[in-house]
Amino acid sequence: MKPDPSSYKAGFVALIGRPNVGKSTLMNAYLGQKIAAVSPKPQTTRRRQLGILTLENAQIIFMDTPGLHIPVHKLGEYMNRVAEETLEDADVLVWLVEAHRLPGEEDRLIAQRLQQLRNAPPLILALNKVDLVSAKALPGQQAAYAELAPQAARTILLSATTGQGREDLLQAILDFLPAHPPYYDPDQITDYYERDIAAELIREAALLHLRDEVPHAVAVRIDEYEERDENTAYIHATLFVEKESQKPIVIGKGGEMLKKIGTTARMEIEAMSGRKVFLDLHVKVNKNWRNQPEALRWLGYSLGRR
Ligand SMILES: Nc1nc2c(ncn2[C@@H]2O[C@H](COP(=O)(O)OP(=O)(O)OP(=O)(O)O)[C@@H](O)[C@H]2O)c(=O)[nH]1
Repeated sequence: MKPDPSSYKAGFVALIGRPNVGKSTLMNAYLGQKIAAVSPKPQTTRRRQLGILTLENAQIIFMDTPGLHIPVHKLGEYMNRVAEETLEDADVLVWLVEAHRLPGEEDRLIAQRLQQLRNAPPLILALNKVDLVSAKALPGQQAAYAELAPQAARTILLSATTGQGREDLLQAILDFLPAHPPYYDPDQITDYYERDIAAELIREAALLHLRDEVPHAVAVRIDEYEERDENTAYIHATLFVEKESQKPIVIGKGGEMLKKIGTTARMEIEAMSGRKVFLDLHVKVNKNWRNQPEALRWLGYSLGRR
């Protein structure tokens, strides 16, 4: 199926909205597989991630952003900045809101920012989670959000989980997408590299085994990711905790906990990469890493442009 270059459309679509509205769920649904972290807890998405959907005559590049929200600490501020940068880069903006809730302070903040954009891309307002609203309540909710986004070119009723409205939203995006040749190879679905995914898998394994003992205070840095040959990779990674008292918990008695985390992570990384993996994990304390700009930078939360 060769695309027709004269009618091909391609562009960047920013999925914006406050944390937990369903941005990652929507992107994963369009791509048909899980590339973005989804969880019932807000702020699962920490970094900007591209999801590339290649159709016969169009390529839609979704930019999943950390939810715009009111900063609580430096990591929060970083997330706000990434989200703003994404707005300026986009060809189309899709603002996801929760249809079953009335607009809150964070929604008003987003509305304000959208109105401040100089060259605002076309805006689509998507009322997600309509499966949670009664038919009677819906018009009132819709009117409340429409008032916040008078500039919206289109409004879509959506449920990222049941699929209602997903086709309509896709069509609305295609209507606003500029004529452009594809940016990425049709086989590529994300811009995340193996080492980024490996870091996420190690963090996920740590959260799984530690449960609530050291909640979200774990960050992972890949110090070395060496592909010794086509079938083997050697990975050296450091797990950072915020307090001295958390270090023995992560290491465990006689190193047992760290071994468990390592085994789970290694199996996941092997499944993801199709390689045999040697994983070497270390634990270090970096007090209050969430509040230190330089720590955020070397942990990979830097503001790189695409
Ligand atoms: N009922 C219902 N639940 C949904 C829908 N879309 C998403 N969810 C749920 O809402 C929760 C948050 O979804 P995410 O996709 O992680 O939200 P997000 O906007 O990416 O969140 P952040 O990463 O924190 O910015 C998950 O438990 C989803 O299963 C929907 O249409 N209906």
